[in-house]
Amino acid sequence: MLASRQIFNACQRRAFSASARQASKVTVLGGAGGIGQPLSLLMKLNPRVTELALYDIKGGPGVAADIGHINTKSVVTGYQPDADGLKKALTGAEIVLVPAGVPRKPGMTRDDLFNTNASIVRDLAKACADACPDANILVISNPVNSTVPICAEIFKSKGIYNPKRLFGVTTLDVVRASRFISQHKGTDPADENITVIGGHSGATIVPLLSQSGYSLSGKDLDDFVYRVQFGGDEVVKAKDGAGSATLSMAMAGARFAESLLKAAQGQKGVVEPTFVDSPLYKDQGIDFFSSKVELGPNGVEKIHEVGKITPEEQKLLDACLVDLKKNIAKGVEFVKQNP
Ligand SMILES: NC(=O)c1ccc[n+]([C@@H]2O[C@H](COP(=O)([O-])OP(=O)(O)OC[C@H]3O[C@@H](n4cnc5c(N)ncnc54)[C@H](O)[C@@H]3O)[C@@H](O)[C@H]2O)c1
Ligand SMILES: O=C(O)C[C@H](O)C(=O)O
Repeated sequence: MLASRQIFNACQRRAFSASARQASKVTVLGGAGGIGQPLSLLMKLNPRVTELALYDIKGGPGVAADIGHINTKSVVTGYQPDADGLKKALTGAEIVLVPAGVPRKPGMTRDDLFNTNASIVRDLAKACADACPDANILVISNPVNSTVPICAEIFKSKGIYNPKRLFGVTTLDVVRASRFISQHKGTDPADENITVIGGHSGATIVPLLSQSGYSLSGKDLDDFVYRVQFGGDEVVKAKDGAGSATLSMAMAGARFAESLLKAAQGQKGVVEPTFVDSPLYKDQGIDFFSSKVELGPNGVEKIHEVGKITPEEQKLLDACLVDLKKNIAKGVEFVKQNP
């Protein structure tokens, strides 16, 4: 027992000294929520994080006190709106994770969250622009297809927009696609890496099975695509009014944050699909798109082309672009009308 604890501690120390070459403050906005709590827990377990700040309109300090007892090196602080809490949480942050906002209930689309979440994200983006203009902003709050453009418009209006440091987190779609294909094929999900492009809602989620060497067809393909596109609804329905995916999302958000930290600390070849300001479909008036993105110390290092896809995948992509254009325009228009 003692020996295994010593081995665990030694591994932790080695991981810490190998990776924590610089101070990395991570802030979670909405840190006391369904996603915020397990996401903060996972960031506390990440040896690359040296400081973890949790902000929420309620409950931030309590969750921070709890997580702060975990015996990893990072310092944890918790904030609420009083006493300049938001500014203190954000100052010095390298990564800001944003799962603040309301989740869906059965029967709702992600776009139905727009009226509530648009102003929450807008106000948090303003605070980020003022307190940590150079941070990487990782937007989880839905509808991601619109909340990311909202952040971009706010950053532009504040004169600090850096398209290389604004990310819509679509990692959960990739996680689901890998899990679902492994269930279908009886493979180890750890060996699966399915690229998912487009955006993060229904028809805008486009899995590219063919690029992983799979050639499902007919009902098998339709069922797989449907499950990836509507995996979120599966969870919303099962939770029956108690919210949407939180634990799988926390894992996905922590994976993306870890990828950014690795890249910031010098690891090469770190690639994740993510929803970013992208050149790929700008000629069609679509300024944001999720495709494979290589990450680096400056955030976005290289945006990959979509690559070779099948006629079925092209049909999905065509449908995706129609919806995506509207979702992005809605976010941009919101900031014009409600600056
Ligand atoms: N990108 C994705 O793949 C993905 C996956 C799952 C959920 N989501 C979205 O994430 C969001 C959060 O989901 P959840 O299940 O954690 O919801 P939740 O209601 O459990 O938690 C949200 C938290 O945000 C806090 N909050 C609200 N307004 C705030 C503000 N102005 N500043 C700081 N904190 C604020 C709330 O107090 C709450 O603690 C939802 O919009 C949901 O749709 C996205
Ligand atoms: O489905 C939702 O509303 C939450 C999230 O976007 C998900 O994909 O699980």
